[in-house]
Amino acid sequence: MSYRVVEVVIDAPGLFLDKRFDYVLPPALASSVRPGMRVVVPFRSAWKAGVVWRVRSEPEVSSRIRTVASVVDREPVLTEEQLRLAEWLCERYAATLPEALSAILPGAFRVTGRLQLRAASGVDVPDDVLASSTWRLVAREKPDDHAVAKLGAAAKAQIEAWVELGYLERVLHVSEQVQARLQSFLAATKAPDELLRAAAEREARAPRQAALLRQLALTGELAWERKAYHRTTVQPLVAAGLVSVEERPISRYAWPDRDVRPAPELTVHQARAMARLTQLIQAPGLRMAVVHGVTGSGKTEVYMRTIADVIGQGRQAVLLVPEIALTPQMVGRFHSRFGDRIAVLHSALSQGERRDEWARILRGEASIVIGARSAVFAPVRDLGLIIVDEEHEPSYKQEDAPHYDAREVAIRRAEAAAAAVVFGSATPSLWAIRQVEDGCATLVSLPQRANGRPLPRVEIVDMREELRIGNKSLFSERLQQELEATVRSGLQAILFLNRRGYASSTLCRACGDGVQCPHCDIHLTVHRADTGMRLVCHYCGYEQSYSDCCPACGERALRAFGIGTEQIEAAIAALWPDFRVLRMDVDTTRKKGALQRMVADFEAGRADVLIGTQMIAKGLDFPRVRLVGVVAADTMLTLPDYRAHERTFQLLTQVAGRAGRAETDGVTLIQTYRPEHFAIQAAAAHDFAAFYREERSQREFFTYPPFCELAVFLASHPDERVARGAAMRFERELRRSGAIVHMTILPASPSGIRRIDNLYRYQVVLKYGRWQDVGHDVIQSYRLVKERMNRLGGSCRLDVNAQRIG
Ligand SMILES: Nc1ncnc2c1ncn2[C@@H]1O[C@H](COP(=O)(O)OP(=O)(O)OP(=O)(O)O)[C@@H](O)[C@H]1O
Ligand SMILES: [Zn+2]
Ligand SMILES: [Zn+2]
Repeated sequence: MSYRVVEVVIDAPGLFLDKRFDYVLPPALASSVRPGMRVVVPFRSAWKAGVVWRVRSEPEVSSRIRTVASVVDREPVLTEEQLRLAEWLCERYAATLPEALSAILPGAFRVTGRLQLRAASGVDVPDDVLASSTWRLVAREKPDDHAVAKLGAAAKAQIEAWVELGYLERVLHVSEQVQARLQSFLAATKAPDELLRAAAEREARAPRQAALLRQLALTGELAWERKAYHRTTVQPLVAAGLVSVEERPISRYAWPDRDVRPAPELTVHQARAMARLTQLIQAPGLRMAVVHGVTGSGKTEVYMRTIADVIGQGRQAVLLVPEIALTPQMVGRFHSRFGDRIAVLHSALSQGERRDEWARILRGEASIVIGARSAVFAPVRDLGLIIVDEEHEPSYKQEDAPHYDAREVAIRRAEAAAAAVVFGSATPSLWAIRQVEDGCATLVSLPQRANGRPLPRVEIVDMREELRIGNKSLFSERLQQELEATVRSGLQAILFLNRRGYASSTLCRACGDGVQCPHCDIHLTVHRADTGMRLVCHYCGYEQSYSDCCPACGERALRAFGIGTEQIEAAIAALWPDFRVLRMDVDTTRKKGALQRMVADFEAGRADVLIGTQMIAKGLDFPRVRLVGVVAADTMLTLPDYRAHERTFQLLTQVAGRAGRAETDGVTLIQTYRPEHFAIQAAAAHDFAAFYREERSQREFFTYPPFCELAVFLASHPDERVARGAAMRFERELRRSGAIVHMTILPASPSGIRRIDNLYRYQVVLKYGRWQDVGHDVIQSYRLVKERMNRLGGSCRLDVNAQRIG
């Protein structure tokens, strides 16, 4: 006799359990368990959920091996390919297997196992046991070991004694975060003409049965909710062998209204792009393309047709878009073109909706997946194409572990499936253009807007001049004129500023100090609330009220500095009280659905001016916007980030691209104190090539990505010495390792913000050519330091292929 042994990845990312644990399957389950199924197993002194990684046969097992307690699934919830992908996430991003799996599988699939106490079955339990106050106390809520733990010593002993005696028993209770939603279906089991004959027979004596049969003769099946008639209507038909009843999983996701627009005739450039992409899709192996299409060039239409090609070949397609671009309008457009073959995955869905959509993809019911970053993990089985729209967006890189880059995951999956990958943007990242230069990707260009309109005219407004003429307001005279003219003519304006709040900091005019967060090394931001001005920490959430009295010197000389979106809102209300204004930033879009509502309101013309942060620069298509005003372009240029110029150019180009898209010509005004800066100049001239040339040479000269890769190690701990010590240890370990010849180490130093929420943060930045050359040693050093740090109550993270430092 042989044993079936499963290797299980325990669902406990926090514990840094990278190992897989062996369990033996009870004989009854031995043949039905496959990799990718969820199980519950005894682990240490508790019950843990996990995913079966591998199943193997063993002639002998150790007497210490424990037994799988429960198998949750009948079919795997993860495909073989996804398990391989998890393995790759570990190698590429220094993740642990539990972290990798939790990134791939939606949280709705999380399972918990709990021991419940109950009266033993098949035993005569004395009445006074169940009537006792002790048992009633335990049974009041969930009768489990947590409830027992809260009892006094005597009561605890009493419970254990009853368990000993066999009156009470412990059973494992397994529950899923969200369960599949099932729906009953009636299905015809006979041909339509036979159903119609049977209906005619029943017409007189059983009219409801007859009606049902006639309906089924037409449709073959129908969803069945009306339980009330079940016994008199459905059961006789089942008994007669005419109808069967099935329970099937369905999706809770409700489609937004369809947006029925006929597919437009392609422009010359779109047609040319299509031809290139069609070629690409038909070629064998991994293929990549970068679609560089100016704002409004109609990339979406090209994507739709490329997707249609791929599903026409019987394969599947995944389209990634930034979270915010996944508006109901956009989903509605795809839905009206492709119908129910679409599945949607993004964070605005409820847990249940996400679970159901995932399951539909797994069952092969959907052939097109549209979603945000994590949809790159969708369980499609025959992947033909992945499109990453707005490829330049930083949100494709996950900030938490595993720190994956969805663009790289896309390439990885496409490689495994011999599929095509398309990266689209009006402002391709340096990374994407580098792929083209290296010959890995084909460049496809859409140089003109699809509707034949020109790109908006962009003017740079020198704010130093405004100061000179005595204009101290947030708006230059030009911007005031254009704003006034735009709104008065019934058109819309967007005002962009990449900073939320009222003011970014405070400064005392007497002593030069400002107000810091007591828990973080950062200035507090000024916010306007109903109760007056407040000072808020954007990093830990600390808040206090604002007064102009300086906490350092006591003078009433504290002033707010650095404008934020709330200040723009206030300035407009003061200048033009009748303008209808929407403000879109993190603060106004926290509530579920708020963002979608705002986009819909603005699109429907229920506001004249939209004020927003970078959120508004992501692929939104508002036909009535004439004016875009960038209130302060400099805020982005001065960020301590090697990509500050790139982000500035991208945001300016993208936000300018919201103007003049359909019903009107567009104007964009960029207010700045640095009008000569190349990123601003290039954005104003719509000159991607000029920007790219300059930025590329700077990156190459200083050796920054894409001319190297960065990894950032970060240690944090309440005690500064421990945080610094961990970073220094990591650095030393690496300097001793073989990998040192392949990389440059920037020495351990405080991170950009030295302390957040009372945790000190120290970092080590690594620069290297290829992760393959250094990854092994880096991961080893990282584990060593991290394990020690976990014991000391701190934490470590390693961001491989980091997009930001500090
Ligand atoms: N062939 C066409 N003829 C006319 N209009 C078109 C055509 N193709 C697309 N459009 C329209 O052009 C507008 C812009 O298209 P789309 O939103 O796809 O642009 P985009 O390239 O994604 O731009 P951005 O990068 O700014 O998001 C849309 O309103 C779309 O309906
Ligand atoms: Zn002061
Ligand atoms: Zn803080």
